[in-house]
Amino acid sequence: GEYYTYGVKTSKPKELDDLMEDLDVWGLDIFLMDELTEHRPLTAVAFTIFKQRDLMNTFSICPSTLINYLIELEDHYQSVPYHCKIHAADVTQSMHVLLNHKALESVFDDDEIFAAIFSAAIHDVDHPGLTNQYLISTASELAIMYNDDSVLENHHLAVAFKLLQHEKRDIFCNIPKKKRQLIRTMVIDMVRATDMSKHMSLLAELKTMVETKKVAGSGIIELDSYQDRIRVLKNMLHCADLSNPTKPLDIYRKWTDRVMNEFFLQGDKESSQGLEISAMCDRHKACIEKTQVGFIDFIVHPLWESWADLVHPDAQDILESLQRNRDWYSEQVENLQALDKT
Ligand SMILES: COc1ccc(/C(C)=N/OCCC(=O)N2CCOCC2)cc1OC1CCCC1
Ligand SMILES: [Mg+2]
Ligand SMILES: [Zn+2]
Repeated sequence: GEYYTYGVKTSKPKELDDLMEDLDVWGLDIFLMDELTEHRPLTAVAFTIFKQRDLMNTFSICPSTLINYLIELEDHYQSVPYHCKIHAADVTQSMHVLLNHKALESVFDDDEIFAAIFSAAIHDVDHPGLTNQYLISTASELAIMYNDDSVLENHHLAVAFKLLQHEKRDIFCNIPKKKRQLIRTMVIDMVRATDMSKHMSLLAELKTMVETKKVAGSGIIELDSYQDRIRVLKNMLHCADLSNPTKPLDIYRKWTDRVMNEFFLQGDKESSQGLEISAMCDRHKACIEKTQVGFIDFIVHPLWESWADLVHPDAQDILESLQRNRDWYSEQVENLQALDKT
C-alpha cells in the first residue's frame, strides 16, 4: 500500500507530523496516535522509534521487513479493553522516553536498546484479557502449556518469536547468530519480568541497586555486569508497564476505565461459570477510585520512587505527576464518602 513517513497510512499527515514531535515526551496522547494512524499505533510508534534510533541500519533490517513484522505483531493483539495494541504502543513509547534519561546516557549499547524497544512492543501480544490467576484456576490450555508459571508472559514471548519465522518478517535475519541469541535472552528476561507476581522481588533488586549505586562524576550510572544491566532494563519495562498513573490525568483515567472494563468482563465470565469473582472484578462491588489509590500507594509509587532514586533527578516530573493524580483520585474517594452521608 501507499505507506508514508511513519510506516503507516494516514489521512491526516500534518496532524500526525505534529503528534510525532512528542514521541520522546512523557504524556504523548497515544489515543490520538491510534486515531491518526487509522488504528496502527504500535506499527507507527515502533517504526518511528526504530528509525529515530537508526536501528534498521545498525541491524541491517530492511524497512519493509520491519513493517511486515510490526503489522503482523499488531494484528495479533486482541481487541480487549486494556491489553490491546494501544497499550503496547503506549509501553513502547514510554520505554523510548525512559531510555533517554540523562543518568542512562550511553549506558546501554545498541543490542540492549533494540532488545528493550522490541520487548515493549511484543510484551502483551495475544493477551486474552484474563489474568494468570484466572487461566490457572480454570486449568486453561495456556496454563497447561506453561505449567502455571508466568503463563501469559511466556505466551506473549512464544507468539512474538513465532511471527519472526517468515522470511518476509524476520527482522533478526541479518543479525549474527551469537548476537541474535543474546538479544533473545534479554527479551525473554524482560518480558517475563512484567509478570506482576515478580513485582516484589524486582522492586527489592531495584532498591539494592539504588543503595549500592555506582555513579560516575557526571551522574551517569555504571553497570558492569549482565545481571546489573538486565536488572535495570527489567525494571524499566516494568515501570513502563505500570506508567498509567504517572501520565496526564485525562489519559490515566481512560486507562483506568479500560482496565476496569477488562476486569469486569472477567468477573462476568467467572460469575457465569459459577466461579468466585476475583478481587476488583465484580462490577457491582468495585470502588474504582479507592482501588486506584491503593494501587498507587502499594505498587506504583514505591516502584517509581525507587526508579526516580536510581535516575535522580531525571524522573522528578514523573513522580510529581503521579502525586497529583493520587491526590485527585483520593479527593474523588472523599467526595463519594461525603455523598454516602447525604
Ligand atoms: C490503570 O490501572 C491499572 C493499570 C495497570 C495495572 C497492572 C497491575 N498492570 O500490571 C501489568 C499487567 C498485569 O499483570 N495485570 C493487569 C492488572 O491486574 C493484574 C494483572 C493495574 C491497574 O489498576 C489495578 C488497580 C485497580 C484495578 C487494577
Ligand atoms: Mg502483561
Ligand atoms: Zn502490559
